[in-house]
Amino acid sequence: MAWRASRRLTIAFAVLSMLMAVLPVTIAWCTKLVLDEIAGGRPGAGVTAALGGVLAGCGVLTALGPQIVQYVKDESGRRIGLVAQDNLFRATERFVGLARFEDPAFLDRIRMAQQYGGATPGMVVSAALGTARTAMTGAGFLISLATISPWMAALVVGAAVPSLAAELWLSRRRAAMLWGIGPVERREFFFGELLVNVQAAKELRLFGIGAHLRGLMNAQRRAANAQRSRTDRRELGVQAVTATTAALAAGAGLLWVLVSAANGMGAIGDVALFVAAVAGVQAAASGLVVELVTAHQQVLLFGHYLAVLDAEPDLPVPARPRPAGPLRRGIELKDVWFRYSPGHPWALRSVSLTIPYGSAVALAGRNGAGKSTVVKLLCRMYDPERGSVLWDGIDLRELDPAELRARIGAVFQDYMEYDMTAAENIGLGDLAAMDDQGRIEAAARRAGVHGVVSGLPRGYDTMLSRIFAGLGEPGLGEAGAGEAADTEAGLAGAGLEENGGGVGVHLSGGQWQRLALARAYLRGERDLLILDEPSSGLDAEAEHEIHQGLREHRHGRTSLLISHRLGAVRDADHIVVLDGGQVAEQGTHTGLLAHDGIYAHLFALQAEGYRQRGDRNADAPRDRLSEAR
Ligand SMILES: Nc1ncnc2c1ncn2[C@@H]1O[C@H](COP(=O)(O)OP(=O)(O)OP(=O)(O)O)[C@@H](O)[C@H]1O
Repeated sequence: MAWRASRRLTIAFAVLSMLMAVLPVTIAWCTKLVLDEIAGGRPGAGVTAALGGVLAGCGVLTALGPQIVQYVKDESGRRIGLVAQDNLFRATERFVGLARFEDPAFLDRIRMAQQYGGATPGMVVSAALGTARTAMTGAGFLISLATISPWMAALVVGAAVPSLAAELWLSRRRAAMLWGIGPVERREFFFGELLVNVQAAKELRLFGIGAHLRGLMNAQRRAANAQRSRTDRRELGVQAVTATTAALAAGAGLLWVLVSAANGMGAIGDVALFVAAVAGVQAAASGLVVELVTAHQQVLLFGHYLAVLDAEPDLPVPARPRPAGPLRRGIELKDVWFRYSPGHPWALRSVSLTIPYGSAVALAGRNGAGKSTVVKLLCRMYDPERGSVLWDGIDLRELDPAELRARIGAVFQDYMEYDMTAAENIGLGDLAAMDDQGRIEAAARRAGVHGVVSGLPRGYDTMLSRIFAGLGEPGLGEAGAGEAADTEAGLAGAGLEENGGGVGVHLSGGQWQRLALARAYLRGERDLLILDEPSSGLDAEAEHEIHQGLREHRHGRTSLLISHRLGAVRDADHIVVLDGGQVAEQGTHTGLLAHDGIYAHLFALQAEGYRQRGDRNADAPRDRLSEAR
């Protein structure tokens, strides 16, 4: 990944690291030679000056080197981070369904991958080079030390081995601890987000639950802190023992060399070299431990990143999918059984229903009956556990999900409100039309939101957000993971310059819903239009307008409408009533009223609401109900 992110930086990082590795040994040897020259009483001006020059050069490099290495390391880390992030999210796009995003353990993995995946490759490269650098420095000092005392060299190395083993064990424990506290940290993050979330703010204030949620957030942090403290204390204990052992070995060696020098058994330069070498070997040994442990721990954490990258697809996609041709006959659910996981109850039980080509089918039923679940299966967000969903007789499992979805236009019950411009909010419905102002406006007009959007401060370019300041700019576009994303144009495109500039605009619930509808309309005449509660947030007039539009629009088109407002579904060609995950009844509006089952009951209850005794024109709806019957 480092190589792919930037070859030049990786090479520069490697070369600089090696240069920094030989500096301390060069300085120690030059110092020894200068001291020996002086102590020997025969200093040659040329030699001393040359050694002095080398020492001065090394001094400059020692002063400058770390900053340059740090810059190269950071720059390289930034680029690797971008590649890693792109790879990670590319991998999450491979999950064509929703199940992975509802699996808490997998969400923890994604969070760990996000947290460590971006930084890890850079840190591993840096730790690997750091290991090579400290190993080189250490080897240089070790050889120097061995020229004075092979025993001392062996003693210092011997003292470092247990330390390395202990640190590797500790790093494994730390990685396990970080994985263990993952869910706790995710909950802490959730409560933290909630406390500053504009949508949650109303309830938080009205119910006065801010302090309660803060308490829950702090409890998560305390639990995580307790685990971290325990790990830190364990590390402190182990490191105290290994550091003391190393210090005792160095002290014993120093004593020995001083006694030898005092007895005339060594040159003054040897003492200086010995002191530098012992300190150098020990610094290299502990540096080596730190670098190796960092790399080891990062590699362990990187496992989560790889686990996401290597995760099996959540839904099998055929190697050679059958083409999802234009709908000709219709869509059929055939004896479909589905539950969200083996631990969940059945959401659909032996559901069989048909959406014939060119007809408008409506789904009705109480909350939790399974209506939205049918929608998710039609878009192949999940596969049925038993039975099948057929597109013109072909099982959805045999089609390419992307091709299938390209044939569907949908407004989901839990539609998205993107913190982007109004044009982008609509344009995301069909990226090909993102820059086609004409098409975007036409879709907005059809959804009855053009008037609102054109009245905004910057019309279609107004940022619809309260979480991002500024009036918005087009996004980064196609800037890839490569170096292009670093350009100034890229940053300006991301609207970074405008941060803190203006005010974002927030729409009302119904206006957002109309935008979601416009997003679906932008997709044009797709083979299947799914509308899951498309007008729940609209005022009566708007709802009437929308349904009127839909009636005209869906003529001769295949559509599936879900609505609790049964007045909106009565015109459907066919109404399917679900109850407890099963098809309870189906037929036309009049047929179902005559059947006097669930539909008739729900319809009567709704109609009842409009004809309270004493209301003006109270009889009008009753007349309509009798008419309907
Ligand atoms: N992601 C999910 N994971 C687990 N269970 C789910 C999930 N989504 C829905 N369910 C369950 O599946 C059942 C059917 O839900 P579904 O959303 O399809 O009902 P619905 O008929 O659309 O309800 P509503 O009218 O309230 O929108 C419910 O019991 C619900 O609790």
